[in-house]
Amino acid sequence: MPPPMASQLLEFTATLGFITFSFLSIAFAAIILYVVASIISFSIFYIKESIQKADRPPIAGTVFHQLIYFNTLFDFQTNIARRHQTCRLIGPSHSEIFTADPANIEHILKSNFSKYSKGQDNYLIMKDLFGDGIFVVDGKKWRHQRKVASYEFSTKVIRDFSSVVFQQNAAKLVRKISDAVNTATMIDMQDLLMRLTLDSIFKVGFGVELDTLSGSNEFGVRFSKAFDDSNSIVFRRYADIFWEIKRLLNIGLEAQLKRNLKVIDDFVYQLIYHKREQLQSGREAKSKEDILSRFILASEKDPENMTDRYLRDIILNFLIAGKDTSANTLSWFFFMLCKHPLVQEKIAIEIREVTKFEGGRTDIMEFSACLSEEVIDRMHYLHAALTETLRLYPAVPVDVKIADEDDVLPDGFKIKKGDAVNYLTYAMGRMTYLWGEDAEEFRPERWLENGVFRPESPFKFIAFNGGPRICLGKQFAYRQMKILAAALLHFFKFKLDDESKTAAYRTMFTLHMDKGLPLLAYHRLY
Ligand code: HEM
Repeated sequence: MPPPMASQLLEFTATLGFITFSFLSIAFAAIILYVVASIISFSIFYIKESIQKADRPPIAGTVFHQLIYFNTLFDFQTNIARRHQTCRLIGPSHSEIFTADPANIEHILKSNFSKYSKGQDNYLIMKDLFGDGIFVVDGKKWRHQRKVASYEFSTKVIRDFSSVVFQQNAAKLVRKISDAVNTATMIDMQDLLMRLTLDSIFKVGFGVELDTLSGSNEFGVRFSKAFDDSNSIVFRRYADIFWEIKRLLNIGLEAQLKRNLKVIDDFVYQLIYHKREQLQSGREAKSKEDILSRFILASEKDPENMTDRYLRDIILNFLIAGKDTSANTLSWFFFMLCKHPLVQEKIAIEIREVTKFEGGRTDIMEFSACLSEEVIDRMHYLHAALTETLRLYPAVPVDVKIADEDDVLPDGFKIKKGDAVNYLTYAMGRMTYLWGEDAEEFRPERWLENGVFRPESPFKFIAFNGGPRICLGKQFAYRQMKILAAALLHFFKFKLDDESKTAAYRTMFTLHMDKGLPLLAYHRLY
């Protein structure tokens, strides 16, 4: 017979084992039940919807196809768009409409703005990471954030301040790449650009010098990785109908997301705390110019609604807006320049002509300081090459709105309340019915008329969205991308480390290059 202590331990272990076993059995039974219920409801919906009505968009598959083709999702959507300009995938409870028709897009984003929203499902998927930030919310919360942020982006102070930050960061990157050239080392351009745009948005948006480019800020690098991974996991939820169960059970990617969110929250709350302290002590008079300071000041007048959690959400939304979009676009831009060396040369010539900076002069600070707003505005070919990159590799490859009421699209198809209407930005750039026979070719000249950049309708070239929710940072983004590109292409020529590298992406909210962008840089010899 075991001694009393041992027997208590045995009893405790047995009880614990029993509780764990019961919990797992219940969880397992719940999953089975959920799967069976989903299959039954989906079958009923499928049969109902398959009885094709002429006024509903044609069925191109089921929502499960998106999970099957997840790794090449945007190409799957491109193939669908080639067959039907508007169509739908059907799911257990509602249809996912897909459209590549500019008239339909103008209808949902502008003319009938009030009938469409981001929707509750979208909110549930995004809220763990993006909370109540501008990308996720509608109505009053959206209007408030849009108003404060629009004011910010329109001020001359921000324009001038951001130009200086971009010039300084461009000089830092040139020095870093110069070191790599001198030691004949390969660079991962995407990684460098992600760090640099993170540093820029932290400085301009939050008045903080993060310096992840040098790699010396361990917390900044850890935060950045946690943010990128979370972005990817949250996007996956759109294609995984079981994500809520996985979240409840805290398993797989959902468990990873929870760990990442802790890293992100700790970092951001500290940032808010320090910023508040600086503002209260009056140590940072200048920081009142950054976006976070303006929101913190506003929160003092409305502490009940504008809690630290709300400020945290605002920060993370501006981060995804400002960091990944510009870094990804620049990565694809350099990738395209390596594939099209003639375009690379043409841009270098334009930079030299516009800046009138002699080839032999090597002062990096002097060069980047001459990249004023007025100077970069005259770089039409560079502007066209960046825009052409966005046409083929849009930073936000697909976007969606939910119908809040029944509607009819301009092409005559009926939309039911609750339908998700996806507009296929990545696919649209490849459609011959929109861009002509050479739609899939990278040709910056298509944007120029007598050497001057000529914009397209925002509903055909939808990379920056359109209507009342058009991107707030468009000018900001072009300013940063043009300053960085001009500085890099003035000093270096770039080649792919592996000439056979193909244009593979990682499926997430933003069009991230898969496996980075390993490049070799060479000093430009004039
Ligand atoms: C190449 C760079 C960029 C591209 C392609 C881009 C594209 C977009 C797109 C497609 C949207 C609509 C997203 C949605 O439906 O929710 C959007 C919204 C937005 N963008 Fe950008 N963006 C870029 C850079 C930036 C930058 C640098 C900032 C700020 C620093 C910014 C700030 C915003 C904000 C605040 C919104 C939300 C607007 C609203 O919902 O009212 N963007 N952007």
